[in-house]
Amino acid sequence: MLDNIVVIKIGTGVLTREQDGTLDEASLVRLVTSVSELVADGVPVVMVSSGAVGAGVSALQLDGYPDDTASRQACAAVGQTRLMHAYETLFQKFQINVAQILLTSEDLDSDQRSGLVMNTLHRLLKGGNIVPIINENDSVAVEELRVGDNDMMSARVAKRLQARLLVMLSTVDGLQRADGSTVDMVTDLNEVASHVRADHGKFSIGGMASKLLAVGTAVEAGVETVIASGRKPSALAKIVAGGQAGTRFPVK
Ligand SMILES: Nc1ncnc2c1ncn2[C@@H]1O[C@H](COP(=O)(O)OP(=O)(O)O)[C@@H](O)[C@H]1O
Ligand SMILES: N[C@@H](CCC(=O)OP(=O)(O)O)C(=O)O
Repeated sequence: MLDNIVVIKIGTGVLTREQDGTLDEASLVRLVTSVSELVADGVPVVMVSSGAVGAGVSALQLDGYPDDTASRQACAAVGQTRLMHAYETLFQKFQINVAQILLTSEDLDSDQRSGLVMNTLHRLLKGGNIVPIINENDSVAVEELRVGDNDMMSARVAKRLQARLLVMLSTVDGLQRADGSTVDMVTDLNEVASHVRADHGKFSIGGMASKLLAVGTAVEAGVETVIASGRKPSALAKIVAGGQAGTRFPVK
């Protein structure tokens, strides 16, 4: 079993344009380039990628995030193929293959099912030239059985994989204080709870509240976590090496 897996979660706002949710190719190129450098250095990377709902919105000619379940699931069905097509095309330039894994909460709740998924992930990572890309299976997930957002999905996957590190790439540089400055390190989540505002991206789900909830799950399970900017993914190598970028949540 690999013991140095790095899970990288990428938020919708990093991958899609705020106005219409369409995929932001330039951002994807930067991200894929930086992830490919990690893979070339021998780091086993599992990605958890959002963006499916946003990327499908234009096909359904909607103005914003769909309110009803059927529209959201339809957007995800269209957007997920767009997302994976983009990843596959870009990673191919680095001779890296991608593998799509769509999960529901039930898959993670069941020891047997999650065990099979983890075996699959380990098998995919064995050769060193495949990046598994996970998303919630939005188009089939029953509302009550959804993980709900990919922050928690990434934390649960990182926990189950006993990953070395979870990096959540978002539109912000990290956890911000009221004056906009970024907190470098957090050892007690209670001390920073007051920094959390209610705002979040147009096609994103949880905002900072769900990120900190997910951080709690990951850190408690022994997975160090960093929230950093997905607009500057070149910092990934530094983050993985333990350098300062974004907000780091070390394991106690
Ligand atoms: N204290 C805070 N620091 C940084 N971002 C915050 C804070 N409170 C709320 N936010 C919101 O959280 C957003 C990031 O979460 P979200 O929109 O869900 O992004 P993602 O798509 O990357 O998951 C920021 O753009 C901002 O609107
Ligand atoms: N499964 C959804 C993820 C939604 C979500 O969690 O978004 P985000 O808050 O941007 O990580 C999608 O692909 O659109």
